[in-house]
Amino acid sequence: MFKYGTSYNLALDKFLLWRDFFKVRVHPEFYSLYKPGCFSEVSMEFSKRSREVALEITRAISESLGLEPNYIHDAMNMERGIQMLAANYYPPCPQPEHAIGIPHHTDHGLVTLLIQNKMNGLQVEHNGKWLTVDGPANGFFVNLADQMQILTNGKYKSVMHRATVNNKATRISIAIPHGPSVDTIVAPAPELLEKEGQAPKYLAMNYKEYIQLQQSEKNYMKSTFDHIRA
Ligand SMILES: O=C(O)CCC(=O)C(=O)O
Ligand SMILES: [Fe+2]
Repeated sequence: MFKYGTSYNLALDKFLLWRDFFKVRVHPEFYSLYKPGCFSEVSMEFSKRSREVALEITRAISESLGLEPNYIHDAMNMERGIQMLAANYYPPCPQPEHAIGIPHHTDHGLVTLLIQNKMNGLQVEHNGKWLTVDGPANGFFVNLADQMQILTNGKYKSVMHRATVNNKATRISIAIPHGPSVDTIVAPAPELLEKEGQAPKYLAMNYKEYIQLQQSEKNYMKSTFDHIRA
């Protein structure tokens, strides 16, 4: 199962998009491409290892909340969780100020690992301003995503981000989003609510329905959270 294209959502022309991409699902079933020849092996190894990193991050988050290390893994059925490998290609753009690589959005899963070549371009929203994130050399950016915010009842925030383009050199990024299994019903963790004496801030929703809601044209770019606020 893979997707490729030259924009994020062709139905919308609110933004001038400047990106080629392809996405392939690598978990729970591993899909690949026939070409280039080494792609299958390399992407399998890369996906497996980045999955271990992502799982370790969910363990650290679980523990930071006073939960069992495998709490998020188990509650989100990550054994069958969705993992994608998405490659983004942003060629130099003659008028970068009039275009965008990927418009602002939050990722819908739990945690996204992101690497890039030497060109910066990722921006995150912080206190109402866009900040360009300096790429770590040989490191991952870690972006938390919507289901993490829901599960932790807002303790861990899903980061609003976008990709800008430049007129100097091609930027390449590889995003590896990890989410629950498609059939998981995600809600604020009851154990956490009890411990903290909190009321749930979000309604329970099936992950697949959440993705459909986020991707439906009507809600695109609006906060999907608005639909599930308790
Ligand atoms: O290219 C980037 O830095 C951002 C990519 C991204 O946000 C995504 O693929 O969801
Ligand atoms: Fe993203």
